[in-house]
Amino acid sequence: MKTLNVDLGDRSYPIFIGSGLLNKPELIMPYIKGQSIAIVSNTTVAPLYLDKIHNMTEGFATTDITLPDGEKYKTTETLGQIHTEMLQARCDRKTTLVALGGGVVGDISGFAAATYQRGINFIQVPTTLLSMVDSSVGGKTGVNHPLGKNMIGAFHQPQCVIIDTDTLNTLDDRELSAGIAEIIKYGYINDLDFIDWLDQNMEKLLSRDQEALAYAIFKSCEHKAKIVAADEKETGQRALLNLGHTFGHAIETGMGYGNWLHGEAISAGMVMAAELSKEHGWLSESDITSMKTLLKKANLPIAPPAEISPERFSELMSIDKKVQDGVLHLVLMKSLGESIISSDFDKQALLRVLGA
Ligand SMILES: NC(=O)c1ccc[n+]([C@@H]2O[C@H](COP(=O)([O-])OP(=O)(O)OC[C@H]3O[C@@H](n4cnc5c(N)ncnc54)[C@H](O)[C@@H]3O)[C@@H](O)[C@H]2O)c1
Ligand SMILES: O=C(O)C(=O)C[C@@H](O)[C@H](O)[C@H](O)COP(=O)(O)O
Ligand SMILES: [Zn+2]
Repeated sequence: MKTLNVDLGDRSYPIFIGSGLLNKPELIMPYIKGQSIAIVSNTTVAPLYLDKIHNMTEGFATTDITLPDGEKYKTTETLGQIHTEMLQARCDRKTTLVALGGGVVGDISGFAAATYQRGINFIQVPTTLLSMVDSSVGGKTGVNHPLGKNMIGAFHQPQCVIIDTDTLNTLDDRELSAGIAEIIKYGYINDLDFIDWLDQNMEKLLSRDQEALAYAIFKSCEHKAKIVAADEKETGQRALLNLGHTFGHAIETGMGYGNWLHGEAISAGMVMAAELSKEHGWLSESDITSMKTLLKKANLPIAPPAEISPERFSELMSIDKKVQDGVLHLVLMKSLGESIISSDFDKQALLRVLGA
């Protein structure tokens, strides 16, 4: 097992990464402070792994909450379901919520924990590659709004993150690739050596080589923990973690939540950010080609859906959490592996990237 720490003063917490961790009650026990827990999962993950959490938490009064599965249920209504079931079970301020599932369960459960009786403790047990390398770490929680992704939410850090890599054995290939998109993102933010490693080890990742997956998860969490520790509430450099996301979130919202997976939308979004960077002379055609080749190798899309017109894209992108005083900021690349946050981009060039 490997352990990383997210260094946030009195809100610091560990990330445990390894095989068989859902058979180790000693990992979760120190982070449950009261006598009761609520385990939030969904209709796909609960039949697979809920018993493991029950076995790890024997002796606690336990409420199981099972959500419908899918991005389209990452809503205030589903959030209300968690609140209602916790109230009915008389969960109190000492109850610890355990989020068992992918990023959807993690984000919505984290927000439920942030808001239930003004805030209770929660633990992240991510079961998709994407949630292991990204969403379970850093405390961004929330739900979607019909007008924009993750528009309603809170920063609320977990007590610990338990990543059992064995859970990836039941994840389907498309979801595995979606997780690889966020892994690749860290390389393009600021680590070209990691891009080289990913290029050389992509087949291993896709064939679920345990060692390769564990390394990619560790490296990704290390990158994320460092940025979150430096800028927890995204007043500056944390926005780099949004590489590809202004474009990607527009794709997810525009196509209807769940039709494009988050990781797929971020893959196409990173290419669009790269193309806009090329318009400014910062990237070359061969940089774009190498990025597309790597994403294609991971079975990820490299272009946005034709269904979204440039005008609709612009409209969707104008609702983004990186809009400040009405001005949109984008994550672009000064060179490959050197991302920056900028509002000083050419608006005509952006329209060309959007297909105008
Ligand atoms: N909070 C953050 O910092 C952050 C970061 C990245 C993404 N996100 C959010 O995360 C969400 C995407 O997360 P995701 O990609 O994990 O999607 P997801 O949560 O929808 O999970 C993908 C699918 O895999 C199933 N699943 C989960 N674990 C499984 C397992 N071990 N075996 C078999 N099936 C399993 C789920 O039920 C679901 O059908 C998006 O809403 C995105 O906005 C948040
Ligand atoms: O943790 C962050 O910060 C990120 O930006 C990680 C992203 O991968 C993630 O998709 C996040 O939810 C997007 O943030 P948002 O603030 O644009 O909703
Ligand atoms: Zn993301």
